[in-house]
Amino acid sequence: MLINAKNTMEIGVYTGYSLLATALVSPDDGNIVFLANDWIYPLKTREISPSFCLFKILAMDINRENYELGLPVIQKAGVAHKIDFKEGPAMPVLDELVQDEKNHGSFDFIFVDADKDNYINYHKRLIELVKVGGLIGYDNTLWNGSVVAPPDAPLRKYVRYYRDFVLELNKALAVDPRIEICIIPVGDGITLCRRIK
Ligand SMILES: C[S@@+](CC[C@H](N)C(=O)[O-])C[C@H]1O[C@@H](n2cnc3c(N)ncnc32)[C@H](O)[C@@H]1O
Repeated sequence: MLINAKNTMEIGVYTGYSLLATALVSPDDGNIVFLANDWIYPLKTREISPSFCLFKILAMDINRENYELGLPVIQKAGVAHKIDFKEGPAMPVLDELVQDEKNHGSFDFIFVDADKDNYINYHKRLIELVKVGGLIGYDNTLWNGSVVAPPDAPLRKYVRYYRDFVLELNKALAVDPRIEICIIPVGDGITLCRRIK
């Protein structure tokens, strides 16, 4: 059986706003080709069942309650079947995925919008999991503009706390030869990384 699949991942779901956006644009059907007795049977996955979904979005958050708050909207949009929600910290899940070589280079798109002090650790794992040509998006890389503020600028406590982590990530991404990056200056800044090797 040959499968033409697209896999996506989101770290940090909250009530599911960005997850819904990803789910709305993710295909839920693909081509499955059965090879049997010298015959080829191409099949669209929607022909198996309308709710069958080959392309799951692996969505992780430490808090299920917030996800469930937004879930009725995701259901109303008709895309809940595309989501595989896992409650808990993302890191152990990533470690498990990385351990299995089959998962290497298997994700097309990954969006990270969670604990900023872990982004650099996520990147070490995600770069293995995303395919060459695939994208990783890191949210909040302008971090309230604080990444260009003078070191002694007055900043809110939590902005100051995470600033060094965001700066460390930005510097690491800028010199990582495995990716090409661009910063989209909308909202709090999203860095898109395309894996090139
Ligand atoms: C800014 S919110 C995500 C917003 C969401 N992407 C959206 O656009 O609506 C950050 C989320 O990251 C989650 N989070 C924090 N630490 C996490 C971790 N270690 N693993 C997974 N999720 C985490 C929080 O529970 C919170 O819901």
